[in-house]
Amino acid sequence: MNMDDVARRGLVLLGCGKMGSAMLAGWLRSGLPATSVWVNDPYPSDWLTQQGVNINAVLPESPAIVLVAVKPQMMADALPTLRSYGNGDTVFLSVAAGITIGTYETMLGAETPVIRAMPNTPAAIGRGVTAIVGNAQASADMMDLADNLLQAIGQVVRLDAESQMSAVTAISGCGPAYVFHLIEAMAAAGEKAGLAPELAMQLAKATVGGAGQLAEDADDSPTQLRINVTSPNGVTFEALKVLMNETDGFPVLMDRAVQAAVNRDQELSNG
Ligand SMILES: NC(=O)C1=CN([C@@H]2O[C@H](COP(=O)(O)OP(=O)(O)OC[C@H]3O[C@@H](n4cnc5c(N)ncnc54)[C@H](OP(=O)(O)O)[C@@H]3O)[C@@H](O)[C@H]2O)C=CC1
Ligand SMILES: O=C(O)[C@@H]1CCC=N1
Repeated sequence: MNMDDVARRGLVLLGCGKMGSAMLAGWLRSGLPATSVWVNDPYPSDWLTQQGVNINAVLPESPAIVLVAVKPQMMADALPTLRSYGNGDTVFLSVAAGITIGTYETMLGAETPVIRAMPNTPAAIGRGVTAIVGNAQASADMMDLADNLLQAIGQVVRLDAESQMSAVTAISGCGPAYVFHLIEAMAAAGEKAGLAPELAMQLAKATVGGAGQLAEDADDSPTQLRINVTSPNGVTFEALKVLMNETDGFPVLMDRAVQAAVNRDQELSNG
């Protein structure tokens, strides 16, 4: 199975909200013909209706891939509509947080190829990172195909075990929201320190964007990059005493946030 199969047999999206749209945008940009895409979504967005894809139309007989991108809470309503594709050679590629491979096998049939993926929203600009793990029915070819498709929206990593998915979700799936909140918090603090709101926001966005790019591109570790900014007894040094405080600093807070996300992911997994 390869990309030509996807173009020939079709790709079905079940749900096309924020995550589904980000992924579809990447695939259309990378050359997947819009006519090979079928979207099932009760309220298609304006963006979606302008893409030339098939929307809420009769679905193809045996699509290469079904992307499941509805909210976990909608799964029990949405998934049964595609039960006829179960136990076949259609690959179910799920991005739903907390919905286990076992749940898909129960709902669609134990022989269904299922690949669980956890992407993130920078996929919209081709800068996402997606972790994948498949069941025994997901052949090496199917995993390669999913890997290829997902590379259109950024980096792909393969997990050793599905049990890693909760932690992955809490770090890279949810992570963009933590970073956006950091931007909000920096801008608000900048305002409090006397800057105009637009200037504070511009500085915060450019700083987080630039630092993120530098962390990815530089040979130095993030630790060394932090040290490079921190002049001995200088200005950053004082700020980091607060942020790196062992009782209520960033690491403590991040640990608590990630644990809360992991717990919620596991609640979703347990229904
Ligand atoms: N947002 C993110 O950063 C990430 C999200 N995910 C996962 O992606 C999935 C989607 O999340 P997200 O895109 O944020 O959510 P959205 O609510 O933006 O998208 C879900 C879409 O599914 C539609 N929908 C609802 N019911 C049905 C149905 N019965 N059949 C078909 N479509 C339906 C919704 O329509 P309507 O709005 O009208 O209800 C909506 O357009 C979730 O499972 C989430 O865990 C994974 C990684 C990151
Ligand atoms: O908040 C959520 O449940 C989803 C999963 C990862 C990012 N958004």
